[in-house]
Amino acid sequence: MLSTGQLIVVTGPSGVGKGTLLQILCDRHQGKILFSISVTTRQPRAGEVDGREYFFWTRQKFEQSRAEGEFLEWAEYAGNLYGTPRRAIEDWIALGQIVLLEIELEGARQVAQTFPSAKRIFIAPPSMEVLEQRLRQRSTDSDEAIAKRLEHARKEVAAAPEFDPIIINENLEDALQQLEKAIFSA
Ligand SMILES: Nc1ncnc2c1ncn2[C@@H]1O[C@H](COP(=O)(O)OP(=O)(O)OP(=O)(O)O)[C@@H](O)[C@H]1O
Ligand SMILES: Nc1nc2c(ncn2[C@@H]2O[C@H](COP(=O)(O)O)[C@@H](O)[C@H]2O)c(=O)[nH]1
Repeated sequence: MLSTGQLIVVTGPSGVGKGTLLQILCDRHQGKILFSISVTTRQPRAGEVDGREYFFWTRQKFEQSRAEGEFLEWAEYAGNLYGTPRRAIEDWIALGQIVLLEIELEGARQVAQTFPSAKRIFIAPPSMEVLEQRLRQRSTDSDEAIAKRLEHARKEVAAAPEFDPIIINENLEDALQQLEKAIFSA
C-alpha cells in the first residue's frame, strides 16, 4: 500500500527533548520532512495553538474517529488520548515524502506492526534525574502530572532496546547530528 516514502517514528519519555530536537530539525530542513500533527484530548498548554502543536479534541470526538478507523495508531497516556490521523500520513508516504511521527511507546509499537519498514528512533535522557529536572524546568505540568510522566518514562526507557538507534539527548547539538544521520541515511 505504502511504497515510496519513509515513515520515521521518534519515541522517548516526556521531557527528554523530542519536541526541542524536532523543532530545530524542522527549521534546518524546511520542506524535506513532513511532521504529523497528532490529535489529543488533553488541554492545550499556554502558547499551544489548535492545529499547530496538536488538534485538541473532546474525548467523544476522538473515540468516534477511533471507532471509524481514522487513526494510524493511538494510545492513552497520563489520562489523555493521543492519536495520529491516518489519511495525511498515507497520502504523504504515497507521494514519496519523509514523514515524522513523535509518539509514545504504545503507539510506536502499533506502528512497528502496521509499518515494519518504518525507522524507529529512541531519544533517551542522560539519567532519570536529568529527565525530572527537564520536566520541572519546563513548568508545563503539575507535580501530579510530572509523577505520572516519570512513571511512564521508566517503562519507556526500559523498552529502548526495541529501537534503533538510541540517541542520548545530553548535548543538544550532538543529539541533533545523530538524529540527522539516522533520518537521512539510506
Ligand atoms: N539537550 C538538552 N539539554 C538541556 N535541556 C534540554 C535539552 N533538550 C531539551 N531540553 C529542555 O528540556 C525540556 C523538555 O523538552 P521538550 O519539551 O522538547 O521535551 P519532549 O520530549 O518533547 O516532551 P513531551 O513529550 O512531553 O512533549 C525543555 O525545557 C527543553 O528546553
Ligand atoms: N501514541 C501517541 N503518542 C503521542 C501522540 N502525540 C504525542 N504523543 C506523545 O504523548 C506524550 C505526551 O505528550 P504531551 O504533548 O502531552 O507532553 C509524549 O510522549 C508524546 O510524544 C500520538 O499521536 N500518538
